[in-house]
Formats: sequence, C-alpha cells, structure tokens
Amino acid sequence: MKFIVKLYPEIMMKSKSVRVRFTKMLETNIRNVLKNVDDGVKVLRLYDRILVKVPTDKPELCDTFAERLACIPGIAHVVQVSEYSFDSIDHIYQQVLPKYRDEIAGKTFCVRVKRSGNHDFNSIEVERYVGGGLNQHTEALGVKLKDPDVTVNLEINQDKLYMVERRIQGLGGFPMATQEDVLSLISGGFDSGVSSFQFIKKGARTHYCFFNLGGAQHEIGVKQVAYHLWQKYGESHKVRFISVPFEPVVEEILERIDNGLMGVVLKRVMMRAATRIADKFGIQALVTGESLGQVSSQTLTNLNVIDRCTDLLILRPLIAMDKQDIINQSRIIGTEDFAKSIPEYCGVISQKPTVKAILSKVEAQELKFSEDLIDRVIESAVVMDIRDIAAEMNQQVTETETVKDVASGEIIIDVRAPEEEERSPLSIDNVMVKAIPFFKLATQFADLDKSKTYLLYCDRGVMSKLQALYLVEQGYTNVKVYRP
Ligand SMILES: Nc1ncnc2c1ncn2[C@@H]1O[C@H](COP(=O)(O)OP(=O)(O)OP(=O)(O)O)[C@@H](O)[C@H]1O
Repeated sequence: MKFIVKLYPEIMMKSKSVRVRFTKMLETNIRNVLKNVDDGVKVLRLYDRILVKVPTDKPELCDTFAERLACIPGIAHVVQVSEYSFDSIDHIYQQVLPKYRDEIAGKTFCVRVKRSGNHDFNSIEVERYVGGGLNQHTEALGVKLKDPDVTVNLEINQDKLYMVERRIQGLGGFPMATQEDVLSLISGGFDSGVSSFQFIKKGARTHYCFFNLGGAQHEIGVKQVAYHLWQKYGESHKVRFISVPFEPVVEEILERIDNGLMGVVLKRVMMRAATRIADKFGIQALVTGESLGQVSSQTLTNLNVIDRCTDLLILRPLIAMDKQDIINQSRIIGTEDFAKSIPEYCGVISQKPTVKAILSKVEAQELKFSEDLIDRVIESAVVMDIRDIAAEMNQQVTETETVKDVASGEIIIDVRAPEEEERSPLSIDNVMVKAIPFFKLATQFADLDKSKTYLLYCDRGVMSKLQALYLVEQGYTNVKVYRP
C-alpha cells in the first residue's frame, strides 16, 4: 500500500530552486512524523509528489498514516493507492477489471486517468479503453461522465499503475520550517489556539509563550493546548514552551495602575516580556489571537498603544475574523474542548476599561512600576522543550500513581474526546469503565462516589496524566493514571 502526496499548488508555482527546497523539507517532515508511527515507513521524493510506502506487513497502519498525513503542513491532498506494473494498455485494463467488477455492478461509472512519463497512448485513450472494457464485460449500468455512481481513478507513472482507493484532504500551507520562527502568546482560549495553528500551517516553527496569571491549574490547561497543537500539526520540529510567572505583574497593576488602563497596560507588559524572550532566541515576530473589537483592549486605538511598546513585529492573524468563525476553526483543529474547559484567568479585569487609551497617559502610569519588574519575571521564566511536557507530566504524576492493572473495585474513567471514545471504546472484563471526556472531568469529578478510586485512561497517556495532576491540585487523592 502506498500514499501519493501532492504538494500544495502555491509551492508548485514557485521557482525551481525554492520548489526543490520546499519539497525536500516536506519529505523530511513527513519522514520525521511517520517514523513515530512506524520506522519501517519509506518516503521518496519525486518531481511534483512524494511517495510514502507503508510497510507491507503492516497494512493496519494505513488509517494512522492517513490521519497523520492530513495534518502535515504543505500538503494539498493525498491519495491512497495500490501499485501494479504494466506493459500495455490492455494489461492495465486486465488488472482493473477484477478490482472493480463487483463495485460497478448495477451502477453507472466513469474512468479518470492521470498520466506522467513516456507512453504510446494518452490519458483519454486509457479512459476509453478501460471504460469500454468494463462496460462490456461487467454488469455495470453504463458509462456516465457526469456524476457517475463510481469513479475509477487511475494514475499512471512510467511503468507503474496506481489504483486510487481513497483521497485524503491535506492541510495546505507550507512545509514546517520553510518560514522563520514565531513566538505565539498563548492563553489557552479559543483565539490563541487558532492563531498559533495558522502559523504552524504557514510553515513557521511556532514557539509558545504563556504568562501565568492563574496558578498551576491554568498552566496545566495551557500546556495541554500547546502540546496538542504541536503534536498534531507540528511534530516534525521541536519548539519551546516558555512559562512566565506573571503574578508579580498583576499585583503591581492592581496596586498602582488606574482602573481603566489596566487591560492595556497588562498587554504592554506582556509584549515587552515576550520581546525580551523572542530576542533571546532570535525570533523576529510575536503572534497573538487578538481580533478587532472583541474586547476593550482590542480597539484600533488600544492595539496601537500596545504596539508602541516594542519594535518587534506583532502579527494578529485573527484581526478581522468573527468570533463564531474562530470557534468553528478551533473545533476543526481540536482545541475547542480545551478552550471550553479553561476558565477566564485574567485577574486584571477592570470595571470600566477604556477603549481609547492615550499613549502619554499609559506611559506615565507605567513609571509607577518597580524598575526591575520585567527583569524579575523574565529571570524566573521556565523554558522547556515542548516534548518534555509529556515527560514532565510523567515525573509530576508520581504524586499520583500510574498503574498497569486494575484492582478490584477500581473504576476506569476514559477521558478521551467523545469521537475517539466512540471509534474504539475501551472495555475490560469485570471492570467498570465510565466515559467522561477530559473537558468535563473537572466539573463532573466532584459528583462521583468519593469512596471509590478512579483510574484515568487515554490512548497516549498525556491527557490522563494532565487531568490527574489537575485533580490532585484540587485536593483529590482517589485518582490514578491507568497505562495498560
Ligand atoms: N496569559 C496569557 N499568556 C499569553 N498570552 C496571552 C495571555 N493572555 C492573553 N494573551 C494573548 O493576548 C491575546 C488576547 O487576549 P485577551 O485575553 O485580550 O483575549 P481573548 O479573546 O480572551 O484571547 P484567548 O481566546 O486567546 O484567550 C490572546 O489571544 C493571546 O495571544
């Protein structure tokens, strides 16, 4: 079984040298991602496509490969094919006939051919020859060129015939790391998840910067979102997750800054701190999830005042998007459930925030800050490789317990998202399994029988550990992680 990966058209329109560079990057990225599924995978770059060969003894991996390919930036679409050799047009027909005989019986059909290489026939001739043969020698209702019941898709490349079994829509965009790095300010809500995703899709290594205003639980929640985005769409390249303790900033803002200006001042301190971090790592742009008019700090006047505190480029990919479209997008990329479960943590919500901040007044207010405020918070920032989020959870989870077996009376809670849980439900003989998706767990755990012990389960063991930590933080002791 093979996949033929088609590059996004924007890549194909580039000059030869750029196209080759992008294609090579995509080839490497695909290899890096798929070898995590199985290192027997073979990835081969051709002129305008990349071939992915699934290990012959593991056809069951096809669905996982298809899912992973659908999330790698730079791919227009992927076709899953079976491969045959041929020596004549009739040989093509003879191989197609047994494959499609039953499928087209009682149905209308048409044959579509894409051809590359040197042959003594063209695509239309193959369509007519194969279509004519199938029409005569099967129980098909007949050929119908527009809206047939079945389309027989064939690809011919030199002496190889590929029969297309399914088409998988790609993500589009550019291959990861073909663009320069960005630092995405992530708060765990709908917006910053989507804005981060847009830069991953555009091929920018997207590092994460989080300002902690709400304690350990907020940080755990945001780490879940960042880890999900990286693992699903950007796994080919490692990135950093930087957590900056912002309680000292919030404290000074509450004590020293005029009520109406608090929101704008908080954002300016964030931008200054993020600029320092970006400079340290040679990153040239910040990304935020700000959107025009969404909250008081996001009027044009206020965004302008925010921008004046740094020379660094601030990119706001959602600036003209409607909130509902952002939420819809977050559903598609899988961050909606995380965002729903993260409460508003901003401690600097003033009663009457100004929508028209005046730069000179804001600057005068900021003189009231302790001189070393930003130095202090930057010094205590924690920089981690995003891959270590999973490892860190492992370490911290020793506070809770990870178990391989279920003791009598223990109950398993399957915390996977409902679609995943429905696709492959967990069932263990003589063990009670309850499905409570991770985003409902925090609220529903309190209603469970407290005399019982609960083992949290998810397929990769990251989400279950994060959720276990979260519950331990809240004071529960009757929770463990289940890793069979
Ligand atoms: N605690 C934080 N850490 C890092 N970035 C933040 C934080 N709070 C806000 N931001 C950045 O500022 C942007 C605007 O935040 P704000 O709270 O004004 O709006 P929001 O609509 O609640 O954003 P979101 O939905 O992303 O939480 C966010 O999208 C994010 O990029």
